[in-house]
Amino acid sequence: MSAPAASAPVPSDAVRPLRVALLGCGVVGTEVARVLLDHPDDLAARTGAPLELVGVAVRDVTRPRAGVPAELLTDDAESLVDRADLVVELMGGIEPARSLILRAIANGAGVVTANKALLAEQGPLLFEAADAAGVDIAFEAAVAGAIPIVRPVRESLAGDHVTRVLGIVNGTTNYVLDEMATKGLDLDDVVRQAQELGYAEADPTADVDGFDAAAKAAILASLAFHTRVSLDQVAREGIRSVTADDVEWARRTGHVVKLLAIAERTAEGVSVRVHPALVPAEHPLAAVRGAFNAVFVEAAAAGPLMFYGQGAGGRPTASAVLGDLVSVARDRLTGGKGSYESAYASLPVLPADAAVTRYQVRLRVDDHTGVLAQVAGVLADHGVSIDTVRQTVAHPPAHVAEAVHGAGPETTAEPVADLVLTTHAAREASLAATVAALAGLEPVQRITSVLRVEGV
Ligand SMILES: NC(=O)C1=CN([C@@H]2O[C@H](COP(=O)(O)OP(=O)(O)OC[C@H]3O[C@@H](n4cnc5c(N)ncnc54)[C@H](O)[C@@H]3O)[C@@H](O)[C@H]2O)C=CC1
Ligand SMILES: N[C@@H](CC=O)C(=O)O
Ligand code: NA
Repeated sequence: MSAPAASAPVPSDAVRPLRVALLGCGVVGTEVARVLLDHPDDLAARTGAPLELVGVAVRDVTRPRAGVPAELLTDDAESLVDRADLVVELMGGIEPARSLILRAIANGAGVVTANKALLAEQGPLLFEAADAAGVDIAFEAAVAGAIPIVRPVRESLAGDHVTRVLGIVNGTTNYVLDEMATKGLDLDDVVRQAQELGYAEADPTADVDGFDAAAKAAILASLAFHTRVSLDQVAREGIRSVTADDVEWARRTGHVVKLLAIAERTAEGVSVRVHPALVPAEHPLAAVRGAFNAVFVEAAAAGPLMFYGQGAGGRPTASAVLGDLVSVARDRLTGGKGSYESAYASLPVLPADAAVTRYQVRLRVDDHTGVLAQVAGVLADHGVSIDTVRQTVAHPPAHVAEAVHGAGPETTAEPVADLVLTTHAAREASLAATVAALAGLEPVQRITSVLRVEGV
């Protein structure tokens, strides 16, 4: 006969509830409040003490919040923090989030935050304060929403040697690129949809221009490589320059455009970058649709690991926040503390142009003898090796010929061609110099697009 299953003791009435302060009641905060109020018994059983929501800091207490009793709302966040055992920061932004978290830590309260912008800018300050006070600061929701990725990198892989982290870590831009590719929609229209769906940041330029993904890349790189990496050390390009034409050409050449975050350990240090890239259509990242995220981690002993799930949205993100809350609350009950900051390796963070990658360059050129050889010569001069070349003859329409040559519409236009070059891996600096030199060639009419190719 098997032994009865063991379970955590259900807290008795004698156990004092842990007082939870919620700072911010927007997309994520509303969902966190809802679970705290609707499922107190499950949370108490899993924690070992009731989690009592004692207040919710908002800007406007007169505005009703669905499912949150008005008497819990306050615009005095500091007083709320001062009466809490656990503080959940879901306001976003740098101030007053930073001061309130430091205040909570100084009071000895455990902290949960989803604020990647703050962590990527001021993480060390917060971690030092939390470590000195012996309290937790947990932030699973700050990277890739619901996906457990912070804890696996920080704890499960603490005994391994991580070499690379690569993934899609911004739901908004993935949703936007997906809608552009599948429905031919315009970037601005889809960004508005992403805001309505609760994926976008309060200011969605943080998503579109890659700041949000860069903040997450900085956090992951810091954890993976035991080295402090801040937002300003991440090479960053957003998706604003990606055109419908790029998306269509990606399809024609067997790729999908994705905004990627890449953190690599090289012989010289750590390289961290965020940029749009062409991913082969058969690569698993190409199948990541909508606001989903996926992160690949490569470690010496574990080998490749893949994490996939919902990267944005109120409910999925609340799942990660509540997981952290239960864990921080357990530590609070036992008087323990989870992970301390680990930045002992202190590896150099490399400049953007040290990264090694492949490019796809599209050029509009005059279509006459010797042009291809000239183009190939420029690449060879810069030590960049060509992988593939594709040429499509593209005669301009008559009205273009007319405008260019001042001749009648019956005039035969000079033939032009579109060249699509894919390079082998080379340093960013060499590739940038190559593109500049190509632009200066006489038969090159324009550089239509330059995109990196990843996942090959
Ligand atoms: N929405 C998402 O999918 C995800 C969001 N996050 C992060 O979670 C945090 C919250 O995000 P959302 O809920 O989407 O933002 P939101 O903009 O919907 O909610 C933030 C709320 O905080 C309130 N707030 C801001 N400053 C305040 C202040 N000084 N006093 C009182 N209230 C204040 C705002 O009025 C707003 O209601 C951010 O740090 C964000 O980056 C993380 C992962 C996913
Ligand atoms: N705006 C972010 C929200 C989650 O972090 C995103 O789109 O991924
Ligand atoms: Na996460």
